[in-house]
Amino acid sequence: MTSTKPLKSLKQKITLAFYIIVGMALFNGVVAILLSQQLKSEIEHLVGVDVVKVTTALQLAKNSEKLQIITARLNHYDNEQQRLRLLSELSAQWELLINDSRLLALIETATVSKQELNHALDIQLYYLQQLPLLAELTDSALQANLQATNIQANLTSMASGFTDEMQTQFHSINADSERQLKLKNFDKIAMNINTNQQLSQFSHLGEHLFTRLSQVKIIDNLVELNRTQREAMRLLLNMEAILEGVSGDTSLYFNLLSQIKQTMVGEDNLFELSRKAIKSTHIANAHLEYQADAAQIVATYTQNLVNQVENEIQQTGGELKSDSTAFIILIFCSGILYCFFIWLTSWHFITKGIIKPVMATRDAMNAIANEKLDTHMPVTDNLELQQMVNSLETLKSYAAQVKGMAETDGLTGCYNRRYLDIQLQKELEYARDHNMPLGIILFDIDNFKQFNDRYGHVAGDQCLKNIVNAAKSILKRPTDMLARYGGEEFMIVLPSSHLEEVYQFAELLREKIISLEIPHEDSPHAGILTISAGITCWQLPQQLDANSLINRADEALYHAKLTGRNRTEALLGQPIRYS
Ligand SMILES: Nc1nc2c(ncn2[C@@H]2O[C@H](COP(=O)(O)OP(=O)(O)OP(=O)(O)O)[C@@H](O)[C@H]2O)c(=O)[nH]1
Repeated sequence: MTSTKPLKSLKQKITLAFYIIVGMALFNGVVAILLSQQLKSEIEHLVGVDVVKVTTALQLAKNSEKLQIITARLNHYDNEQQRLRLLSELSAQWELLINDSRLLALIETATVSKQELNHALDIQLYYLQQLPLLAELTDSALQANLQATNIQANLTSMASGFTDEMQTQFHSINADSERQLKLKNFDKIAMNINTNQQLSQFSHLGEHLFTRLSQVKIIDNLVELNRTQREAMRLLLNMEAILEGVSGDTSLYFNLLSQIKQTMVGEDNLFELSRKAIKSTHIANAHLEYQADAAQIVATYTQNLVNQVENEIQQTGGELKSDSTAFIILIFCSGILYCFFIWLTSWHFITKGIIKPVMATRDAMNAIANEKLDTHMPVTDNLELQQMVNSLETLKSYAAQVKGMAETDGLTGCYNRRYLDIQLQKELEYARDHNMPLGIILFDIDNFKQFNDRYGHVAGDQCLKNIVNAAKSILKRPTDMLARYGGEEFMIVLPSSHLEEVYQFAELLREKIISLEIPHEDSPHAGILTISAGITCWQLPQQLDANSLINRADEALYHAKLTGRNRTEALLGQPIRYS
């Protein structure tokens, strides 16, 4: 049987299966590479960008904290030198912040965040640029204070000299008064008393003036400073007025007052310098407040930035985790799918397409080798296997022919002696195994030599065929078998038949041959052809082989011949004559 499907070459099938498996492997490989590339870029982003981002943001937050500390210290400074040092630290801190902000703005990819970072950077740059002005103001205050300190040092020295001078003056007046008292120069004494009083007032005002002037260095607001300046001026004028009324040489005091006045009203006087220092400090303080506010804003911003970056990292980490899980699942599924496709391809192309047809072909070959010639030929769409099946079909028909030739008699078409021997042995074994009887009939044409001699061998051959056809026509069971035993002798094997049944069949056959009415002029039986039959039957517990059984049938046939032919004789241990 041939397949209706178009035949395909085995080589093509195996090549196709190979390409499918390799294609699937490549597809799997490409999918795995693409997925791993995606994961790789996510990990790189996490490690290369996000980690740098969070590190920089944390650094930024740390620096902004330091910035706050410095601005706080700037507001509570001890002196301008310290403030200048702190301003330098502040400048360095702003620069660190700006560097961090620049780095963050550089690695930031989101447009909005980048804009925010650039804006923050602009603010930081603005406050950094304010610092030279602050330093300048602080330096200005420092210089003014230094000059004011010098003036005050001078004033302190003057105050000390003034006090000493006044003491000396009072001692001198008192000594003079004592002398005048001895001289009873009361006018001079009265004048001394008056001078003493005026100088006391002068001294008192002087002390007060020096005190007020010494307080200038601790004044930190302009109102107080102006008020002190006015008071000092009033004291100075009062002192001048008192000195105007003092008799004697007052040039020393006027000179002193001139020096004091110089510190109060001249160029870069004490009050002007203090005013300058206070103003610079006030402006610097105002700017410092902005710096402090900016530091506060930057600290808040950086803290938010840290939170934002941490959130981003958590988000990226979460995405990476879910992507990794998806990657593993995808690889697993594609692996399963790949295995399934390999199995499907192997099953379809190799198992179903090659192995099964090959095994079916092998089974068919085995069956044919075992003479089972009714076996079906396998159906395949393989070109090469179909060619094998076609050859096997030819072999099968040859085998059938050979088997037929090996089993059948060429002249009559019934089984031959070879086949009979094999089958009889099998039937005997079957009967023994199943405790069944087995009957055989050995029959022979009577006086066939004379028939040949009279009618010729061709007629004899035809006669043999007719006899066989007649015998076949009365064989009803498929297990019954007719075989040519040799020459004009035939045997019928009747399984599961007792002697009585065998006899009846032999008689039926004999009568059937008679009924053919084949003319045989040399026959003593009404001139027609007859047969003689010897029968026997085997049954347990008899111990008998096939040859012994045949010999018994042959002996019975011999008896039939001896006793006149055209008859049936049985031998079951002893010959039994039925008729
Ligand atoms: N035409 C033909 N004759 C055959 C064939 N086989 C055997 N014979 C003949 O059958 C004859 C058998 O002769 P015999 O053995 O003497 O037996 P018979 O003449 O039948 O005598 P009985 O058997 O005693 O009745 C021989 O002449 C054989 O030549 C065959 O195939 N064709």
